[in-house]
Amino acid sequence: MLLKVTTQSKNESESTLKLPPGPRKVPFIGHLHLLASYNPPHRTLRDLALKYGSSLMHLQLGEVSTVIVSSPEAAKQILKTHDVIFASRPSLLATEIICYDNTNIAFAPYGEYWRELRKICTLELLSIKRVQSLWSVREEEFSNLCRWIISNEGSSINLTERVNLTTYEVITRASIGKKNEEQATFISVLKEVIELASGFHICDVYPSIKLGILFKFKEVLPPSDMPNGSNSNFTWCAKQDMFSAGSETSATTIDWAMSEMLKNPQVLEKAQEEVRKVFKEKGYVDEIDFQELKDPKYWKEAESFIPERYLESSVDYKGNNFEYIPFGAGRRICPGMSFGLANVELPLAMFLYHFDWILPNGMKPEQIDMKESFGATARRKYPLYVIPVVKKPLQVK
Ligand code: HEM
Repeated sequence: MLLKVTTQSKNESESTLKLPPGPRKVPFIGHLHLLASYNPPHRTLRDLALKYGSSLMHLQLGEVSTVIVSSPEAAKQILKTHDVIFASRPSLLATEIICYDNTNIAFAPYGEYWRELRKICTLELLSIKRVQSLWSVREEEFSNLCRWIISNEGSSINLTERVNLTTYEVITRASIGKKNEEQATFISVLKEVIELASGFHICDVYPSIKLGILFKFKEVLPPSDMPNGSNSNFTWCAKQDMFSAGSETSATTIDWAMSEMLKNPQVLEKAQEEVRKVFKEKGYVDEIDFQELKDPKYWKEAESFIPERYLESSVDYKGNNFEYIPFGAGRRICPGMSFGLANVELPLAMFLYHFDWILPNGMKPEQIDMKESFGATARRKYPLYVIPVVKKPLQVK
């Protein structure tokens, strides 16, 4: 977790603050050079934290003084005990521009406006009741995806791309009630926006230099969606909140879960066995029997995919156990948790139930490239290609 350090008053300079330990600084750039590697920033930060401050570490990123929080105890202090103080996210130039001065839920400063917006969104779109009522949309879209996969049986398919498109369809139908004609353009814009909103752009570490990124955004956003364009901020911002926070996160989770299982065939086999056992009588996957699945939800060893270890674990993912916070915690915790899980569980169960998967070009499981891309979400750097083999055909219910 990254925190931007700000001084309380004009007279209080950073040098008077007692800052956590950190590596030696270089004039002007501070510690920026340490992040200049091929690794995505979260990996470099983890390595630095292990060396310099496994709980709290200070880094000077250009002009921005930053504290890296790495232990569950410190995360609890910040996300629970003192969460009011930390309930606003740092303002990034990217989000100032694309979210019309941070007027969307994800980047609005903590306060009355954010509270109201979040309340409306939670009640109207993201309540458990509403999420359950959207089961038919999920079922239709993910069945269509399975049909497409079946029609490509035996060929190498880009699963990453297809999962992305389908998740986007589900979120679009859930939030605006119909499909979006400009889907491909929107997804490619979103991809760039997520990259630019990573918080590590030159303009975020040198806030005094703003010009370059403005040009970049003009290239990425449609003219009508630039500030002062013809669209109001309830178009782009509302879309942006739901689509970027909703589709990208769910699609990325499905993508990594499939990648990890393909890389660990014994885990894939176990998961397939379980799903096929639970849905054997029915002959198809639906959400009604999900409680029968023990699929573990917890990760203790961040670098190893050994899900069965967590069957007996009492750690949950809902922001109460600070060693595992996939949806964040505290006041800014993800309001789309139930929706996100529903969008992940159904396709994964369908993939496991209906198909066996072969890697293309004789690739071995251990050769699957697991590199992450740079951006606000850690997507796969390269798409996942797989060859589907139909094990249980889709049934007409
Ligand atoms: C597997 C899927 C998902 C994951 C892993 C995920 C993860 C997260 C995380 C880590 C945060 C930041 C929380 C914090 O700051 O403590 C967040 C915030 C948010 N998420 Fe999700 N999310 C998912 C799905 C969704 C969905 C489906 C939606 C809505 C359609 C959504 C909407 C949001 C919004 C609006 C915020 C900002 C909340 C705020 O700042 O008040 N998310 N999400």
